[in-house]
Amino acid sequence: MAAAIKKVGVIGAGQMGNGIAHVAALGGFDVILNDVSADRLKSAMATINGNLSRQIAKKLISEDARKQALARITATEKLDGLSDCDLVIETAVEKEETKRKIFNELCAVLKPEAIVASNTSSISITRLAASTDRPERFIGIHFMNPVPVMELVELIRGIATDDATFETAKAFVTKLGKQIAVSEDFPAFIVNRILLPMINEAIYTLYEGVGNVEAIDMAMKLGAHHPMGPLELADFIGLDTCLSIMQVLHEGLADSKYRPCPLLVKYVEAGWLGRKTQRGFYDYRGDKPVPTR
Ligand SMILES: CC(=O)CC(=O)SCCNC(=O)CCNC(=O)[C@H](O)C(C)(C)COP(=O)(O)OP(=O)(O)OC[C@H]1O[C@@H](n2cnc3c(N)ncnc32)[C@H](O)[C@@H]1OP(=O)(O)O
Ligand SMILES: NC(=O)C1=CN([C@@H]2O[C@H](COP(=O)(O)OP(=O)(O)OC[C@H]3O[C@@H](n4cnc5c(N)ncnc54)[C@H](OP(=O)(O)O)[C@@H]3O)[C@@H](O)[C@H]2O)C=CC1
Repeated sequence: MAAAIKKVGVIGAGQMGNGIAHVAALGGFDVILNDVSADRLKSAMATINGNLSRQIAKKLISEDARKQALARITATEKLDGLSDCDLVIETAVEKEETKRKIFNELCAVLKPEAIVASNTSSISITRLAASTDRPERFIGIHFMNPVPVMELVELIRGIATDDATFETAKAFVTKLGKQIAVSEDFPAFIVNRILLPMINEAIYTLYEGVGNVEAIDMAMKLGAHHPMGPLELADFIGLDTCLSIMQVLHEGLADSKYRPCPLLVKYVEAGWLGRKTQRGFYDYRGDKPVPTR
């Protein structure tokens, strides 16, 4: 039996956090958006407002819907601001130790019946759940980027996730107007198990000099009708997130075919994380993206 969700917490106001807050608020839920950085919360609210404007421009929503959605979002740096939430979705950086630390602090302030979810791209839901006081009420709710545009959400049950939690998550995601793919709890689930090795292979294609950035992205956009080239998409996702996902696949499946390309490692070590740092396979500091290789 699904429980009623009224108030949703979102932890991490990065590109996914702002998107999840956006769609939950538009879906009629009260949203508490949390981040460690006040600046990040401020820019997240501006991004949400901007993306709501895109949807107004495309006549997908009304001005009134935008006003009501923004009024439903409260930004807070304090985790105890989430204490009254019925569901909290963690969407901080793709590092297991960071997520575990967040859950540890979060569960201490949450009401016992609240559900905790992670938007993780790849990490074991069963393992993350075991680090909380509520493995039965823990689930993976994996949105796709950009959240307001992408139709799919993956639902991933940990070994202990109970039926009520699964039904509640399903009802929540359906209310947001998303389509659901149910994945078993194995490394990187379905989308990223297939997509990230493709992106990693594109980086190997660049690393081995088979083609340059422009040729590789054009080849896949015009040759395979991808909406974005794989290197452009890697920059969009974030190269740190791409590397974390490949590391989870490599360690979790113990198969060398998932070893991250050394060039991806180098870019992340250089802090060239893609769009979010204005530089990755493309340089975004000018008026149009320029390939960096
Ligand atoms: C990593 C994981 O764990 C899982 C994942 O998410 S894997 C990644 C899944 N996502 C994809 O594969 C995205 C592939 N790309 C696309 O589908 C399209 O390029 C797109 C939907 C992103 C944009 O399509 P488009 O027709 O060009 O949209 P358009 O309205 O013209 O706007 C393009 C721009 O707006 C962005 N955009 C469009 N609508 C947006 C929205 N509502 N919110 C945020 N960004 C939006 C696009 O990213 C692009 O950004 P810039 O303005 O900075 O260049
Ligand atoms: N990028 C993508 O395409 C997708 C990503 N995901 C997953 O979503 C999650 C977030 O990814 P994404 O939004 O791209 O990452 P970002 O780097 O854009 O955002 C992460 C946010 O989390 C914040 N943060 C870090 N530590 C904490 C903490 N302890 N408490 C609260 N906030 C914290 C960061 O703040 P600061 O920067 O100040 O450290 C940052 O604002 C990851 O698990 C990722 O795998 C899922 C689907 C798609």
